[in-house]
Amino acid sequence: MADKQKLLFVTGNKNKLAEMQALLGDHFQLDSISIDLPELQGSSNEIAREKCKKAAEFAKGPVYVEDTGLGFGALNGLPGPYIKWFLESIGLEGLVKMLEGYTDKSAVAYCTIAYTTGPGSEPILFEGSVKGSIVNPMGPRTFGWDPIFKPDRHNDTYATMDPAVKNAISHRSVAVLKLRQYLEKELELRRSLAVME
Ligand SMILES: O=c1nc[nH]c2c1ncn2[C@H]1C[C@H](O)[C@@H](COP(=O)(O)OP(=O)(O)OP(=O)(O)O)O1
Ligand SMILES: [Mg+2]
Repeated sequence: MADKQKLLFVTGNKNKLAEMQALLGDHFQLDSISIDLPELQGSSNEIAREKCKKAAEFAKGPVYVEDTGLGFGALNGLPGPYIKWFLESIGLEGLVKMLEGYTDKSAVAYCTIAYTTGPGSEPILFEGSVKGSIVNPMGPRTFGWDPIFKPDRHNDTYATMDPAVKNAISHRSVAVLKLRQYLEKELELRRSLAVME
């Protein structure tokens, strides 16, 4: 069997890396560099794109990064890409409290993956999102805002569901599937060109 294609993921977050390994490990040899890259202010797409360019300069080759956000319907999508700073400063309880005065508890979890073939190449984006609602914290406080996000049509939060279930339905898994399909097509194309030479 052909060797698995190598793929480099740059992130400062070990929980993201563990999920990526579970989502991609069967198909790719996932390597990682742990750096917390500086992030611009802007939309998640802009943040992911810029983060990816910096990562490619650092790695001097093909690389991907991802940016994750959590937007509240009652707040027109905020905190969105700034969820990390909200979580660090006011915690899970603070995030729940932000919606106290609203009946609309809806939220969208989203993941934007940015992949580039190397420094100087424009990153390609792959997006995944999941609709749900914000609930009082339930389950282990292992990964970010997992305990307060309950995806629609599930009775669990991301934190109380089996990790395999989260990986089957999550915002990250949707984005990863798109990345995987893209890379597999790219690989097929390269193989067919190699045969023609
Ligand atoms: O599936 C998830 N379930 C719950 N929480 C999550 C998830 N995925 C990211 N998170 C948290 C981590 C961080 O507080 C924020 C995203 O910020 P974000 O900049 O994308 O992540 P990060 O700085 O931790 O790692 P990175 O070095 O890849 O940018 O939401
Ligand atoms: Mg970050």
